[in-house]
Amino acid sequence: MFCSCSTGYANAAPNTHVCPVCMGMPGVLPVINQSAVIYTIMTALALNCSIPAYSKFDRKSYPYPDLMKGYQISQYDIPLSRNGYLMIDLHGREKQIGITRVHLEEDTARLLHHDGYSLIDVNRAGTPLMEIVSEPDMRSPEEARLYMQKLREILIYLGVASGKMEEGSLRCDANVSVRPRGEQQLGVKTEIKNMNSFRAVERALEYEARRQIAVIRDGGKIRQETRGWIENKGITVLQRVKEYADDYRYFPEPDLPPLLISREQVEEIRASLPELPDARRARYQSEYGLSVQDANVMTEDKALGDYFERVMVASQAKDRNARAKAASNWLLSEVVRLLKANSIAIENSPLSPAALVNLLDLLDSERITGKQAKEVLDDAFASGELPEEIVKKKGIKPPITDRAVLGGIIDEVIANNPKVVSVYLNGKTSVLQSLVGQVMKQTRGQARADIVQELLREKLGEPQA
Ligand SMILES: Nc1ncnc2c1ncn2[C@@H]1O[C@H](COP(=O)(O)OP(=O)(O)OP(=O)(O)O)[C@@H](O)[C@H]1O
Repeated sequence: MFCSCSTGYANAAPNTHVCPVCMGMPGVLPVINQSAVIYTIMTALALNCSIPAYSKFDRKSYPYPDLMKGYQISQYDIPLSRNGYLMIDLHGREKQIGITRVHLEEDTARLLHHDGYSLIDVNRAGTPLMEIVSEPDMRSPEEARLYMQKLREILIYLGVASGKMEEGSLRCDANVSVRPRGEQQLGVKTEIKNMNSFRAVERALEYEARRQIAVIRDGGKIRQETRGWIENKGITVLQRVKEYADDYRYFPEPDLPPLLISREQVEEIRASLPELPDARRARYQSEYGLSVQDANVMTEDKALGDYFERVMVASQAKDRNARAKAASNWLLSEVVRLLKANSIAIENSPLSPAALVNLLDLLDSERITGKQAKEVLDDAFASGELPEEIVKKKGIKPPITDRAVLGGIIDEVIANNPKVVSVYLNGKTSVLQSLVGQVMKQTRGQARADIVQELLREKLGEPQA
């Protein structure tokens, strides 16, 4: 945040991404990271916050060993932004969650606790840390999880954070209180730390709310304190009794100038914001005719949505909506299956969007059947070749769709399987598949299964109910 140490320390040895500034050496001076400021303003704007023209950094003094200087440079009374909101989708109903502020500070070092001693890794210290504080508007652990998920989606769309809770690049301190039904005033809250997944946030809040209720029912009082979530036990334990702002002895950081953000700069940043998830979701419905559900799935993961978009841009198909539906079906089922099986992220998919377009074109023109398409897709995924080349190379013949030709084969199959036919006519219609299978065998898989089924039903007539 205030030096030029790289943030690429994920796999680095401890204390290798450090410099005199993040080590808190005497006499060094911090310099504000401009990109971090811009990223924070982007986030604040995406969260509908206002950006004051004047903002400043403050010193927060505290006694833990995870900051070399003995204080953290943070923002106290005049943060970079305030008064925003985001919307969550609560079972089909929109709910607004207020955002108090988005501010910037520096991250702390990591403490590694061992038996009787602790080690410090300073690599993380000094990394820009954007803190997003919400209003106490969430009314259930589920709402808190939905809020976190929505927030993460927005951060990833903005490209300002990788958002990985399991790696600590997205963290959550969750505050929770309980109160009797009907009571207007909020109860005393506790703060929970150490959750490393969305599910953990939800579980920790469920546990903590129950614990608070039990304490109060027993005639006890809730203390304002920080508690740690112990994942494998599913409980929260006391970490420390909460300090109040006074304890931090905040004062304006004398080594940094205030931040003066002009209105032009704010508007420039606003204009440069990428399309956000809600807007994309709405557009996928209006522009491509995707269902709400498909549009949701397709935009939840930005990279998946990007891929889908590239397929649509590369598609010449006349019926855009049918193409969008097919593209989303193939992506969500087959392509995602292959990516998962090979542990590949969609950004690195060996199957290019153009290759998927090619496959969908082959299907549209009835050059291959759905079943063949799956095999071709497997090949294309493995080799990176275009589906049409694979079809040529493997000598896959076009499917038989001619009803007269198929009818002849079906007549034969019916004549040769009187037992199956009578079972079918007696009402056990599932045996139809065995007849379809016979036709497929006769045609070496070339017959269009849907036409075969239709013709078989026609020829066999109504089974008994
Ligand atoms: N009574 C309450 N019940 C539940 N949540 C609360 C309550 N009061 C505040 N919160 C939420 O807790 C978070 C922290 O609030 P606030 O900044 O007021 O507390 P704090 O303990 O002073 O924080 P910090 O000391 O870390 O700056 C906010 O997201 C706020 O919405």
